[in-house]
Amino acid sequence: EDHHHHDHVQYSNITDRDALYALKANFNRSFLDANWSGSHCCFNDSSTWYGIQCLNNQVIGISLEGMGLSGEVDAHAFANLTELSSLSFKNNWISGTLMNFSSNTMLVRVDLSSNMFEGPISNSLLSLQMMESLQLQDNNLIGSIPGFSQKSLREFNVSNNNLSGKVPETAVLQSFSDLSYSGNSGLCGSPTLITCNGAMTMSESDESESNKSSGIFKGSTMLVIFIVLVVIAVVSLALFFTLCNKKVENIKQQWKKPVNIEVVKKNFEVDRDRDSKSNTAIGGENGNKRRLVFLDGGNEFELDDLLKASAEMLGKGNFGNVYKVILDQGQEVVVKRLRDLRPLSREEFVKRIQELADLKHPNLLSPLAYYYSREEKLLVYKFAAKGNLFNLIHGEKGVNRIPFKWSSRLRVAIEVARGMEFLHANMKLDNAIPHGNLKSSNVLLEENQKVLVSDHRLAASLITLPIAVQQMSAYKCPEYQHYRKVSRKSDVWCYGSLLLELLTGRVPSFAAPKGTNGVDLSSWAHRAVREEWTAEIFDPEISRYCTRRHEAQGMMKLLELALWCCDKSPEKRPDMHQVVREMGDMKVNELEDEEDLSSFDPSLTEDSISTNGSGIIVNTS
Ligand SMILES: Nc1ncnc2c1ncn2[C@@H]1O[C@H](COP(=O)(O)OP(=O)(O)OP(=O)(O)O)[C@@H](O)[C@H]1O
Repeated sequence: EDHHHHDHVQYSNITDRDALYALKANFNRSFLDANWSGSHCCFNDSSTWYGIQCLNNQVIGISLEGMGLSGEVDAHAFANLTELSSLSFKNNWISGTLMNFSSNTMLVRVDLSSNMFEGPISNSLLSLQMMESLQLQDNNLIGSIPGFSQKSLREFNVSNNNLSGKVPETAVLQSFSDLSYSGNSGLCGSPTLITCNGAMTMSESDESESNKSSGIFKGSTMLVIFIVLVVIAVVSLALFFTLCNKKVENIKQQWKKPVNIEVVKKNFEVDRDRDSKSNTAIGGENGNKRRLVFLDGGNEFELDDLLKASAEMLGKGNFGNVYKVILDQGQEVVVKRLRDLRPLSREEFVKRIQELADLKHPNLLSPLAYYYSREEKLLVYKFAAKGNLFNLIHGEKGVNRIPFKWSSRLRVAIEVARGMEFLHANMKLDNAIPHGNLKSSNVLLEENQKVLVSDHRLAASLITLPIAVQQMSAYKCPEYQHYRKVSRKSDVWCYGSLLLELLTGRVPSFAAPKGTNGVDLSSWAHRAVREEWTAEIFDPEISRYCTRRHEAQGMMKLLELALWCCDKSPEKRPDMHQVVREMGDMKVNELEDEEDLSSFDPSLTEDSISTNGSGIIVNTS
């Protein structure tokens, strides 16, 4: 048979293929199960397998970034991939200990950042003489940092883990800045800002800290420490213990706070220090540039207020972590730490953020303030207390569930459409996608039930294209999948998918959070209508309203509109203005919802709603 022939010719390929098969079995991700299939992962220098690079029929690269992969990777998963030179699992939910890389002597780049890896940093990484970049930040790694000494290593980041001990004094590890190590409460020694006896290194901008904990043992040669110890022992042993106790107390106090607050704070602080240093070095920029800038010109609070306040992680978004911060006055705001940005100058960044902020509409969430420094970019938003639409639809099942009523769903549909219509009407660039990332986790609800669309225009203005393509919902539309084309109609497709999510209670695959699966909702719904399983389309939580004519008609109308917006060909979809017009006569009747559903019109049952091949008919007889 044909493939036997190939097996024979390309023997080395089979070992690689089996290694990838074993790897995908660790992840339980249906996309990979379907895509990594067949008897060959490589054909000469190319691969049809997602994320795989080949050279001479061997796997040289694996890149599975931001795919919601979870599970543990077998320690020897890469033992047979001897030609592997680049590996990235960045931005997933992979747990377990790090893999053994001792057979992968060709490895140049390893990026395992933003996962849930635990345990120590594998010593097998020490022997990789070609390693240029190692990214292990944002995991739960513990233990000390092994003594990396490869001269080839040019990028190294282990920040935001639970590492401890002294940073080894190898030339290469000392060559990276403190940012490569920040966010590890137990790490000490240069280049971190903490000396190993527990005292903070003083920095110009940190006066209050330095008063509290100016280290007695700073200076750090063995001799000095010895002499100081002796002197202190002689002068007052008791005083020494009191001081030590105080310090331990201080440290304990700090550790009591939730870890994520520490992480944010530490990074801000480090960042400010660097900025103030580089500013004086350059001599051009003044201190104001380090401040939080309010986009409406006001000045409600300072960066320091944010740092002092308690914070809670709301989520790891695709473009950075998101924190809720409660300020002293009780004001609640949301801080988004941006990453994967285009390399923008400050002026360009400010201009684009200002453009965002100038788009004012009651159904759009625009940033209140920003912070820009070389290392750190933050956006501050008001906090939407009722959370996101994804959680309202799919969250909390069972007895504790607060039903998400039909009338509320309809109101969300209408208000999101209005926000999107405004965005589309005010987008200057014709070929850009006005929103780009419309999905249920980016639709927020306020205390007063007001609906806010968030994250708009990030694709067009801030995020690098490869990341946008990988992460943003507009790039999941059929025209991008088939022809690599996107337009404002891709937003319309996302809006249609959002309507389907509201109606069916099912998760579209592009809106599925990391570690969960969704369905290809628009294909599913088109098929459901074509094959007349109408009764099964609607979320059971709202299908009970199908027994009432007004609601049934509303649901059918919305379903029709959703399918129109999800048409495979972009030209056939309505534009957002048409969508709003179509919904113009739909009334949200909050009270009707509460009425006893048993008083329904007996002439309307589930059978009275039916579909035919092309459309939906509500039988009103
Ligand atoms: N202003 C806000 N008020 C309340 N919750 C918010 C606010 N902004 C974001 N969130 C929530 O914080 C979490 C992370 O938000 P973020 O938008 O970064 O990630 P995402 O929507 O999951 O993915 P993406 O990065 O693709 O937008 C989400 O659950 C989101 O609903």
